Amino acid sequence: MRIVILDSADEVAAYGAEIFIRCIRQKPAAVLGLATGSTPLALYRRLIDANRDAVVSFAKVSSFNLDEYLGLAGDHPQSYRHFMNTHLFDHIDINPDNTHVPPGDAADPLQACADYDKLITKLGGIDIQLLGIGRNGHIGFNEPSSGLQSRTRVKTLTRATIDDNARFFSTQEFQPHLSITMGIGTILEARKVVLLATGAAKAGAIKAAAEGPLTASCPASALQMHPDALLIVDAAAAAGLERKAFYKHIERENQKLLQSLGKT
Ligand SMILES: N[C@@H]1[C@@H](O)[C@H](O)[C@@H](COP(=O)(O)O)O[C@@H]1O
Repeated sequence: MRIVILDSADEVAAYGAEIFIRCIRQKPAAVLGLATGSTPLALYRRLIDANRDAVVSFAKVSSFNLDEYLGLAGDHPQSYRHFMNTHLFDHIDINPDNTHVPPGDAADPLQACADYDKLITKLGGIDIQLLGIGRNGHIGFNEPSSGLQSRTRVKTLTRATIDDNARFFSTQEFQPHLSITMGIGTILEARKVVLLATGAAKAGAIKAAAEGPLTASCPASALQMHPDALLIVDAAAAAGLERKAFYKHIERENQKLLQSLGKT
């Protein structure tokens, strides 16, 4: 697991966006795993700018989102499909038919979960998976106690998540209590995983994910088993890490090696 510690959230977004741009330029038909929440927004804005400036094209790219609320159709303003259209897909040259979000309005959600994993496999697997992280170490909607080899499935939202979301729904309106989420096993099959975290609220989760034990109590700790996992964090989210100086030393040595090989 590589850990890159940067000074600000803006630098985290820039570093992460550059990794995605490089991946797509190397493989124009790349299969991206995408995330929602507030953390990815600045990265998505940079991808939109790069597409506008013809630095990168999404014309052959496919994407799979981590999760969706069960019971919300894609046109519901609180659905993750609506979130992705609003904050990324409507502003880049990706073919909407190549963007996949778990179907929150599936007639048979259990079959839809199995079909989602099959489609990922059919498209050759995910080349690079973007993740955020919840304060309790969740990734996607894999809450603590999630199986570390789980597949895409229906999961129950925590009371904290339901309460956090309540402000987006009127009292008479249906509010989701369940989600469809890529499983941790599904996430670990991505060839590269890039997790972004910023702000002091994520410091405990980042410490547990990077320096804690491999445990279902911190789903993000499963990334310790991944062959190519990268955590990009700002100073506030890194505040709990004990080996910060060593992680920074590793990155300096990595850069020297890449420069010596002419690969920067
Ligand atoms: N299902 C999403 C996760 O995919 C996201 O990583 C998390 C953190 O969101 P934020 O980046 O806003 O802190 O929120 C939700 O639980």
